[in-house]
Amino acid sequence: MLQVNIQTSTKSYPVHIGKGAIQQLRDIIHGAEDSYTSIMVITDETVAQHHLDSFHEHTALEGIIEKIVPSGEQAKTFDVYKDCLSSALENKLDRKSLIISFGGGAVGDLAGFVAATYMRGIRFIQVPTTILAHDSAVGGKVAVNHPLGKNMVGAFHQPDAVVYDLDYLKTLPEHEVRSGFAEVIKHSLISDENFYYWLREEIQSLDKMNDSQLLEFLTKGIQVKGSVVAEDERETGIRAFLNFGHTLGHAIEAEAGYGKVTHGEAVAIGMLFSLQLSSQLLGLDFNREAFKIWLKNLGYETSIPAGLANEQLIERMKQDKKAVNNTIRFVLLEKIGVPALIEIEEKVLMMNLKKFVEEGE
Ligand SMILES: NC(=O)c1ccc[n+]([C@@H]2O[C@H](COP(=O)([O-])OP(=O)(O)OC[C@H]3O[C@@H](n4cnc5c(N)ncnc54)[C@H](O)[C@@H]3O)[C@@H](O)[C@H]2O)c1
Ligand SMILES: O=C(O)C(=O)C[C@@H](O)[C@H](O)[C@H](O)COP(=O)(O)O
Ligand SMILES: [Zn+2]
Repeated sequence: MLQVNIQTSTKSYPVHIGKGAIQQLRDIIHGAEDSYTSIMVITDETVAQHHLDSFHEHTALEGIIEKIVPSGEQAKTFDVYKDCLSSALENKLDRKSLIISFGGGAVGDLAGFVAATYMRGIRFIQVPTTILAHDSAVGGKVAVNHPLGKNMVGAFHQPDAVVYDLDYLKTLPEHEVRSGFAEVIKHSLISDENFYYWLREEIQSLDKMNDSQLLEFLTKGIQVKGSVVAEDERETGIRAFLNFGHTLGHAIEAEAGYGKVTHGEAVAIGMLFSLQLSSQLLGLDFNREAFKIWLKNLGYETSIPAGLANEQLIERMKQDKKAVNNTIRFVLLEKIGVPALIEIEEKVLMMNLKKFVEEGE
């Protein structure tokens, strides 16, 4: 079992990571300095079906209130958010109650936002069950979606702990492994070329990753995220680098309809596009073709889904949270491990989108 400590300006907390980590949850809860009065676990239908019984068995927590929400992006809606608040009120959660998020990034973002806003904020613990959630469970960004934009209503609210049991990942379908692995690639590209080349060398197929590779890249990803969040919890500066690939990625997710393209698959396309911009605008020296072939071999789509118009994507990107005064800002790379936040003129963006679409055909 490994432990990574996350230290932000508002809170320090541990991430316990490894097979069987769930066994620690009971001790973490019972060992809390200020004890919890009641516990509500928020999970989704799929995770509940696969793992809720064993969650109860391993944690042996009494009187736990269950809230089961729809799976995937359907969880991150205003209606589901309100429904969770209603359940919390009906079950008399108070300011010393605990919310446990048991699931992937969608459940984590939703449950975290419920915890951030219920009675102006109560404590929560993240129990992630996807590869992607090595990213989402750490750092305290919690949110729901708005039809006009991804994660548009949210907060910064750090968990008390993250308990990441890698045994849960065994039931993940391959497209969800692919989605999560995109954020691992992101963490490598923004931080360290050794990490990136190590991944490219080691991971040639997503269904043949072994436990030690998994533990190694998830831990590295969490360390990268933790070090960025430690410096800039509320994204006044370098935290924006964690958004590499997301400006176009979020636009694709919203424009296609939430849940149609997984978050990580949209981010992978967004990273390829950002790398094209980086070569053109910052002179990045990077073998994009080799990167694209690797992505394709791992089963990623490398072009923007058919039917999404460039003009509409640009409109979406203007609403990105990094945009200032209607000016779109992208995270680009000067070198692997050296990201920069750069304003991009609309006409430059349009020209590059056209080129990207043509080259993808
Ligand atoms: N807050 C952050 O910092 C942050 C970071 C990255 C992504 N995100 C958000 O996270 C979301 C994506 O996360 P995700 O990919 O984990 O999504 P998710 O929670 O939607 O999970 C993906 C799918 O896998 C299923 N699933 C989850 N665990 C499973 C398991 N162990 N076995 C089988 N099926 C399982 C879910 O039911 C769902 O259908 C997006 O909404 C994205 O915006 C947030
Ligand atoms: O933690 C961050 O900061 C990130 O940007 C991580 C991203 O992977 C994640 O998708 C995040 O939810 C995006 O945040 P947003 O502020 O662009 O909605
Ligand atoms: Zn992301």
